[in-house]
Amino acid sequence: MIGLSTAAEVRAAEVRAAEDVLLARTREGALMRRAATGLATVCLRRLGRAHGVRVTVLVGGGNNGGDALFAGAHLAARGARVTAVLLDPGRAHPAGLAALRRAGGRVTGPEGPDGLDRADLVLDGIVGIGGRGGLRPAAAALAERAATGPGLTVAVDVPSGVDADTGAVEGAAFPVLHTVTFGAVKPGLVVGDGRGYAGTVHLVDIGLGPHLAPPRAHQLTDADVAAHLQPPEPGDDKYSRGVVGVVAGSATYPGAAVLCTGAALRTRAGLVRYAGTAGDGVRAAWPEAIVTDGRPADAGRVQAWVAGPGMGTDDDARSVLAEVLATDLPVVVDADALTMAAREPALVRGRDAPTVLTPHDREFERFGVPVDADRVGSARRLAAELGAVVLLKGDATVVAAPDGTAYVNATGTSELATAGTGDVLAGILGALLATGTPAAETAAAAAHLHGRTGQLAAERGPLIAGDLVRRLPETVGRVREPGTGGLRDSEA
Ligand SMILES: NC(=O)C1=CN([C@@H]2O[C@H](COP(=O)(O)OP(=O)(O)OC[C@H]3O[C@@H](n4cnc5c(N)ncnc54)[C@H](OP(=O)(O)O)[C@@H]3O)[C@@H](O)[C@H]2O)[C@@H](O)CC1
Ligand SMILES: Nc1ncnc2c1ncn2[C@@H]1O[C@H](COP(=O)(O)OP(=O)(O)O)[C@@H](O)[C@H]1O
Ligand SMILES: [K+]
Repeated sequence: MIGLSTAAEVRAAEVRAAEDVLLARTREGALMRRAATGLATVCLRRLGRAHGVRVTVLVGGGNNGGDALFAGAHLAARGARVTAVLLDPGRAHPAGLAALRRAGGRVTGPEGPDGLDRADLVLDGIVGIGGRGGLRPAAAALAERAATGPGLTVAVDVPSGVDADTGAVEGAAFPVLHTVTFGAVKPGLVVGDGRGYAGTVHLVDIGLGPHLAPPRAHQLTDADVAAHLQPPEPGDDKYSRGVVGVVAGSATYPGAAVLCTGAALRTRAGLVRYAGTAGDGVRAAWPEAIVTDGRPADAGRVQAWVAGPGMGTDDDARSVLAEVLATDLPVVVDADALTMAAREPALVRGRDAPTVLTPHDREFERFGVPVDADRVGSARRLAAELGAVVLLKGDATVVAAPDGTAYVNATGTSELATAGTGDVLAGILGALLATGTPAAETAAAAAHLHGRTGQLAAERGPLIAGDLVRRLPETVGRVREPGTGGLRDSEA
């Protein structure tokens, strides 16, 4: 599990770590030097060499600029031709500046010859976790030229202009190919708009680990998700593996029921029971499922329910949903069930058993307040208000529990933006919840597996939702196998 630490948590850890470092009689500024060495190492790995390489370092007036100057000094000492552009010349980090000059680097002001048009590498040390709002005009102009120039762009700690805590971008910001972040991955690098600005994220360990408060937000890895996908034990039978109940689809629209039931079967369920008016379609597609045309109570015993995809929102649908929510079982509330729950939040509020709501942005908005630029914060608010786990779908799906624990999904592909993929996610989630594992982490595991399946299916070209169902067993196999995973776009 990768912890996502806010700027305040990192700063508090930095203070504690610096005290330790001083006690150990190491040089002052040791954390910054570790950061800069890590940063230079990532750049060298990417460039393959330093000698003769043209580097432009954009330097703000804080410690982020200090990191960039020390890294520039490393590269200059190895033969790179480094130009530092000081955005706030009177406040540039003095020791970093001296180091760069000693190593043979050039220094100029914001108007000076910056070499951006010919740079092989641009380091963004304008602003890090101390940033507020969008970039100021001089910084924004340089960032824009750098982003469209020929050089490899690398952000120091955080892409300048991105809110490190939320990923919000409120004005100009610097989109980069790589972000080298220090001490801990910040949430803003992996969620919201910030995710797109950060490119590949590299985490440099500067020794903050023991000093960091336990993070409230996390990213799961394949290894974490493998724990949710263990093969059956010799003593298992179809009931002990988790029985999923599905209420979805309709006679006119059986597709959602077919996708949802298929995803539950293909994920790991020992048994899937379907109750509803799309029974014929489900029987035809999945002879393995046990189908009733009656009410949920007629379906037989289950350990978790999935309710919503394609079920409609009329009085009958409402009474089926109410019946499922009145049980003491975990319930996934998706699609049409979300519309009904938004009209009548009392249906989900106050349940003792876990409830997982799975809205996309438009469904989320029906609960009263739209998703804002802080997607984790938005999901946390709704989760606390309803006392339910909220899985907010999107490019980086977010899961939040009522106590504020959150997860940001690291897998997926934009090819998932096609009809029915949400029905598949609901089925996967039902299958995993039926084993009784804690709801929020289980929801995050489902999003992870769904995203990985999308990536696998997209290797062959554009995908449709049924491809996900077909590729699920192979994905489960791959996730179970150690060493085949890792984050899609992060080396954290
Ligand atoms: N502390 C440590 O031990 C370690 C810290 N480390 C590093 O320090 C970084 C944090 O440094 P920090 O606290 O100095 O803040 P920082 O991110 O440089 O920003 C302040 C500067 O930005 C400016 N500025 C603000 N908003 C702006 C905007 N919108 N557009 C333009 N400019 C803007 C602001 O100007 P001001 O508002 O003061 O006029 C000020 O000049 C952290 O990210 C990591 O890289 C590592 O070395 C590890 C050890
Ligand atoms: N641009 C995107 N990048 C990554 N994943 C996406 C993107 N767009 C949608 N998805 C994923 O695809 C799924 C779509 O679900 P949903 O909107 O409920 O579709 P449907 O209702 O058609 O089944 C979600 O899991 C969502 O996270
Ligand atoms: K930066």
